[in-house]
Amino acid sequence: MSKTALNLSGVTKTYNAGTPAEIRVLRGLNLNVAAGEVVAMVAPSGSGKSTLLHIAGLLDTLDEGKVEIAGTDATGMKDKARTLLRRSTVGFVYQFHHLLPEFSASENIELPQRAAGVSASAARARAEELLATVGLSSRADHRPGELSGGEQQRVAFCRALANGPALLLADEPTGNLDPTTSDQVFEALMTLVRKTGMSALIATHNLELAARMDRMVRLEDGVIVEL
Ligand SMILES: Nc1ncnc2c1ncn2[C@@H]1O[C@H](COP(=O)(O)OP(=O)(O)OP(=O)(O)O)[C@@H](O)[C@H]1O
Repeated sequence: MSKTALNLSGVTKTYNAGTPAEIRVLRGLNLNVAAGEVVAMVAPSGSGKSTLLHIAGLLDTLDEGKVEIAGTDATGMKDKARTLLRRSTVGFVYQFHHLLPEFSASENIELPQRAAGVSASAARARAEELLATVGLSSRADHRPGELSGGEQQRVAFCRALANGPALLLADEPTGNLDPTTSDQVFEALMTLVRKTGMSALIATHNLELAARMDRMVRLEDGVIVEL
């Protein structure tokens, strides 16, 4: 594995560039996430957290600077190449689980693997292994609507990690949960991340959870400040 999971350097992003209403969200931002490192990002609302996660996850383009994922420079890539790189290297987790309601927990984890060419039996085995890691073996055949909010979110983590991405990007992954559930779900996420040895950039408002990660940074005035 490459030594750097994510490298952003000199990244700028401006919305409505050139107009009187232009918003300079990212202003020469630098951020490095090493292989196996879990970085917490605290960011005031409106500071550009989603913009940064979208650029890091190759869902959005930058104006200037460089984005490198798992050792591959994605800066000038065409759409198709960026999509392929994203699918093979990045997993996303959001505040809401976005599971498919008509499929079981296991099927939700199997589907991205099937799309990546994994056999049905191998995909099921991997789903079972991931569900066991987060304590949900007995819920494999339940649909999302039959699971609690915390359980749904744990399934969403398993889905994000199903294809073994080098980098997990999470946007307030426990933001929708009560404090006790949030704590349990965060522990489940950390167990998964540590077990797979992947890197993660996790945006959170929860300073207690942030303090339990390897490193904490703040997004402020369009740049990253180390805490
Ligand atoms: N497509 C867009 N066009 C114009 N302005 C945008 C666009 N997307 C975001 N912005 C602006 O850029 C700034 C940063 O937005 P962003 O969504 O990245 O913030 P955020 O930190 O994720 O906020 P929150 O935590 O409230 O979701 C905001 O002022 C927002 O209004």
